[in-house]
Amino acid sequence: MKVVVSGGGTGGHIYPALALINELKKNNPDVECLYIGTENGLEKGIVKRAGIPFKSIEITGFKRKLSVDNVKTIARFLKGVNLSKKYMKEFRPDVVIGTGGYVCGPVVYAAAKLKIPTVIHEQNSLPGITNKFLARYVDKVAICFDDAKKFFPAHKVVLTGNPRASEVLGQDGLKGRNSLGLDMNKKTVLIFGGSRGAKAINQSVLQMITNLQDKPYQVVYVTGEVHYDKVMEEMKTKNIASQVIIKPFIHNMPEVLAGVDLIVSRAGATSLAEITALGLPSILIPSPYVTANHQEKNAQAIADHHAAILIREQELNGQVLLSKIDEVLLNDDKLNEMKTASKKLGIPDAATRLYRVLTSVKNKK
Ligand SMILES: CC(=O)N[C@H]1[C@@H](OP(=O)(O)OP(=O)(O)OC[C@H]2O[C@@H](n3ccc(=O)[nH]c3=O)[C@H](O)[C@@H]2O)O[C@H](CO)[C@@H](O)[C@@H]1O
Repeated sequence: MKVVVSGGGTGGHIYPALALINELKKNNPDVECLYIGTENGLEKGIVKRAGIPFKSIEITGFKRKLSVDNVKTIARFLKGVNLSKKYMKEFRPDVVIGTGGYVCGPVVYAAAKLKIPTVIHEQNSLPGITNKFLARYVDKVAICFDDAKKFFPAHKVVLTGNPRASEVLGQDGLKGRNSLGLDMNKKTVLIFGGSRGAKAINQSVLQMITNLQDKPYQVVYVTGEVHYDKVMEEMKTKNIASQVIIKPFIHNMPEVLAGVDLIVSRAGATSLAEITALGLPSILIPSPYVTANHQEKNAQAIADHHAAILIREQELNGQVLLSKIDEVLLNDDKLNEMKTASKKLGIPDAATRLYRVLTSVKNKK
């Protein structure tokens, strides 16, 4: 079986694609995969690191207002379609799947035009512009939230969940803790701002970091690759407790997630799929800079079930964040209640469900 996978820009689109590739390999040892992304999204580094053959096209997103940039985007799109067709004629995939981000547009469109079976995977309850555009050309649309159904042709929609949920299960949390040099006996909070880091979260951590000195728990704080140097510069003036570990990015996130007790993060859909699959409690600070405020909707759905505490960015500061972390980590009853609630929201067999969708479209043609 040969599969082309495309998804890019941010980790939320890339990691589900990699989780699907792992599921394909598990079921199909001689499967061959080709990943098509861009040179400048996070995918290039992450996919190469995973050892998967990678080819690139150039693409940018549409601006909401009329502009000359949009003319350039159309030209790039058409060029991307032609290059994708070339890649596909060489590779001859049985099926092509897009997991979101602009790059999927030309790749999946090209495949549909070549009459290759196609699937798109939408992680969010509110679909992105690329998936809305592609929905009319593809064979199946895999979704993670019932709410997303209404945006797509009903006969194409299948609720699968996010394959990254399956991938984080059964991981060795002790290995994750060891990889960061963490104390095995202390509770741990992991703080990160999505795959790219978040300025607002970084500022709050800087405000509260000196107050972590006497806490009975430890902290893993991920700044985001692009913010790391600036954060570390500001940290020079702070008194940092020994139980705080600071990293620019975590590459073995499934293991690390399996080894921690509480998450503080943005409310990207892939992170939430991971958190709920593992039954982790969370403090969510949705990014207000996303289309139609979709992260707040994601976070609210989890908070409504008492599995998360929601802090809006405008209410966030170091003191608020620290008090919420204390509220959960220093109270075992609360921690356990949130764990149970979180676990109920996960879709642990999402990878198998998505794999079935892929094989069903492949076999139909
Ligand atoms: C600003 C923006 O447009 N954000 C979107 C993007 O978020 P973003 O890319 O931040 O996506 P998510 O939070 O959903 O997922 C992040 C992924 O990166 C991984 N990770 C993160 C940090 C790290 O150090 N190491 C690591 O491996 C996480 O485990 C997870 O697998 O895609 C999501 C899924 O479509 C959307 O819901 C978000 O709204």
